[in-house]
Amino acid sequence: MSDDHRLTVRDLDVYYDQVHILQGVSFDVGAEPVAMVGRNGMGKTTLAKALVGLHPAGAGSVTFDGRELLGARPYKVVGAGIGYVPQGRRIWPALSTHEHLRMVGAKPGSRWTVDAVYDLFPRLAERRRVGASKLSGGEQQMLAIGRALLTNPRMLVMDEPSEGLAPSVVEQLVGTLRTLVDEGQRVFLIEQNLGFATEVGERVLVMVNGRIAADMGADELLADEEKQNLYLGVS
Ligand SMILES: Nc1ncnc2c1ncn2[C@@H]1O[C@H](COP(=O)(O)OP(=O)(O)OP(=O)(O)O)[C@@H](O)[C@H]1O
Repeated sequence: MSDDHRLTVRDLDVYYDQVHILQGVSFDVGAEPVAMVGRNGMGKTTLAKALVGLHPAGAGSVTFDGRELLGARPYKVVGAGIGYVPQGRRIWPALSTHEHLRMVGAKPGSRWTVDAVYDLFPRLAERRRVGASKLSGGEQQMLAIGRALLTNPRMLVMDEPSEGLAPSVVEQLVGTLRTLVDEGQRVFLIEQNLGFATEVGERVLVMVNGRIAADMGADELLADEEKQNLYLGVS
């Protein structure tokens, strides 16, 4: 994959009504996987939604492959190569696993077919006829990731995929994401779970009150309990 598939965010301002939530957010994601961490309510989900066109941005710029995406509708963002795994998975309870994946379908020429998703997540193949609401949290997360992969993303934007999952399931998810990264999949991961964030991300951005308070190597943040405590209230 060429280095062209770069997400560039510059001076992004986002509001909820009159409240200034994201304040001058700037960062880049290229080949190296990047994770964003931050306490509750700091603006991470707002950022994810603004990146994929689900929340209007007030000002700034979001480019992918050099193309301006700020203000673009979500389907345009997906068409530009950004796959989105939303917080809370947002699966459709009335559909089975297989119906979900079939509904998105595969893009012509993409490596991601429904069968390729089943190869990545054999558990989903076993659960193909099961209604999505009956899947476990981990299986629903696999389905949400599989659905995003079928859009053949050059960059995956994931919002808190570990939320509500048992530690063993989170560990499996780390393994899967690392496999994808090793295959060249670009990843921007938003996470509250510092362990997960630093196992997947090589670089970590810390969001504090709608601003990027720190941008550092994952190992550097892991080794710095003072910063973890300052930014995340953990040590
Ligand atoms: N629909 C909304 N209307 C008004 N304010 C909102 C709305 N959604 C979020 N906010 C506010 O925006 C701020 C950022 O919220 P956001 O959900 O982006 O944070 P977060 O870092 O993703 O937190 P969490 O990890 O809890 O999801 C918070 O102060 C929140 O109360």
